[in-house]
Amino acid sequence: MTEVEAAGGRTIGRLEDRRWIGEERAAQLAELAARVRELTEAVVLTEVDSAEIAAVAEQVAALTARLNAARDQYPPMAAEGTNGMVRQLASPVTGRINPIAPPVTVTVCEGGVVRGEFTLNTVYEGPPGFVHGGVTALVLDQMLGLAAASGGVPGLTATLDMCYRRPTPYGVPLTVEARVTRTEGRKTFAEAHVLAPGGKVTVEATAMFVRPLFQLPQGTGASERN
Ligand SMILES: CCCCCCCC(=O)SCCNC(=O)CCNC(=O)[C@H](O)C(C)(C)COP(=O)(O)OP(=O)(O)OC[C@H]1O[C@@H](n2cnc3c(N)ncnc32)[C@H](O)[C@@H]1OP(=O)(O)O
Repeated sequence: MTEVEAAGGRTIGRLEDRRWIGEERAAQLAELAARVRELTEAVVLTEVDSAEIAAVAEQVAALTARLNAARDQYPPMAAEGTNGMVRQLASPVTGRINPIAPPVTVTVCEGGVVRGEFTLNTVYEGPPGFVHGGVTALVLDQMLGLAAASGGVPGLTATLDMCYRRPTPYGVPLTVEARVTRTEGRKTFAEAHVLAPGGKVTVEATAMFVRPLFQLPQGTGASERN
């Protein structure tokens, strides 16, 4: 693939520059990411004394240095999936090797619906007791983008409209469903919602994706499986 240039002339990435990691290493990194997610929530919730906090901070810094002993410039963006397409293992939404990601587990269903299952912990709190609206927007943007890529034209988010119907609880299984509503040339329109347990819609979103005139790395998009 030739070098990919964004509109401003900035290189946005060549898949062949990325490290392609196999399933065994991905699973190992996913395990590490899961432990770091637990650590993150422990930091937020801990009530240990200040000497213990200082000691743990020192240990965590040492662990970070161990991982940095050999590091790449970019995340391992892609690994070969069973369908021959690309997996974004380090996506901040679906990437199981990214501790920032909840992560959302994605299924592409019959009828073009892209479904995601996830649980958010207290780290994602916005209003006391509920999920931050920016976090649900992040999840919805990704799922709408996946729906566009799988059922329309892959592209970048041009517009994203949110409608917050009721607060989204954390600590419980949530579902997100997204689907394409129509396509017009380079534009794909999609809609999505978040469902709390019991099936109540908490957030709705619509978005428009535009396939840019510059080339997106091949294989990114609907192919994503985590
Ligand atoms: C696949 C895995 C899931 C990924 C999900 C995650 C998605 C993301 O986070 S993407 C990152 C966030 N989005 C971005 O960074 C996008 C930044 N914006 C851009 O790069 C450009 O504005 C881009 C590519 C969207 C459109 O640029 P460009 O191709 O020059 O558009 P342009 O030729 O002006 O317009 C094309 C059409 O779209 C319309 N359009 C473009 N932008 C907008 C907009 N913001 N609002 C309304 N209409 C718009 C134009 O009016 C035009 O319509 P028509 O053909 O009917 O006249």
